[in-house]
Amino acid sequence: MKNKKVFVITGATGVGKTTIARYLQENYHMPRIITHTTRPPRNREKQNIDYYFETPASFEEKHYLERVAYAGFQYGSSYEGLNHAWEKSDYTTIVLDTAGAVTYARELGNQAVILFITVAHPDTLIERVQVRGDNPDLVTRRITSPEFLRDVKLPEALENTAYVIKNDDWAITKTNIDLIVQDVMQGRALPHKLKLKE
Ligand SMILES: Nc1ncnc2c1ncn2[C@@H]1O[C@H](COP(=O)(O)OP(=O)(O)OP(=O)(O)O)[C@@H](O)[C@H]1O
Ligand SMILES: Nc1nc2c(ncn2[C@@H]2O[C@H](COP(=O)(O)O)[C@@H](O)[C@H]2O)c(=O)[nH]1
Repeated sequence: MKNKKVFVITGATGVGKTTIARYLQENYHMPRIITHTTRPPRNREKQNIDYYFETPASFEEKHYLERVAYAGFQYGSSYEGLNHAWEKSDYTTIVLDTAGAVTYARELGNQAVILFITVAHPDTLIERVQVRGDNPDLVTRRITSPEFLRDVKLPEALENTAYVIKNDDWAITKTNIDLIVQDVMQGRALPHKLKLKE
């Protein structure tokens, strides 16, 4: 059990967390832990693949390792989801807001590999979620939420444990993800000692 790891991908809305989780799934066969939410599905999102979409009542029936409110909706992840993913693979991923990432780091210690994703200019994020086709009302609600403002900054609690990845240029991001995966698979996992590509 000790050798199993979860890559916790965190950062503000639109930084590319889901894109990175997909890259890890496609290139390293790391299953993504599906989390629960009361948010309505976006255009192409599917039940039980992108999320377990819940009603407020069904959300409350589950048991969570951690849960948060984000821009007016509920989100939560469970130990069952984590163990189920670890049955399939020693390395798995989860996409969380920074509050969830802090909880995973605290609860799982070095079994949680924290990837904090950022971009040079936060305005890029608004463009990205618009291009993604998000409902304009939900975009406004989200980028004015306290959670968005919190998640653009690396939380103090993760300063010594998170790998910080700038996702402005996807080719550079992929190289850095590959370096980090090798670091972790070789048992090093020391963010401050790994030189990432600029
Ligand atoms: N390096 C990049 N350059 C340009 N566009 C990118 C890059 N990385 C991701 N994107 C695009 O930005 C949009 C947002 O990415 P993604 O959905 O992965 O973000 P996210 O962090 O998961 O967002 P949210 O938290 O809102 O779900 C997508 O349309 C994605 O294709
Ligand atoms: N702490 C948790 N954060 C979660 C969970 N599932 C998703 N998220 C994060 O919430 C925001 C909003 O997600 P979106 O899909 O509506 O854009 C984003 O930062 C996700 O990473 C969870 O179970 N716990």
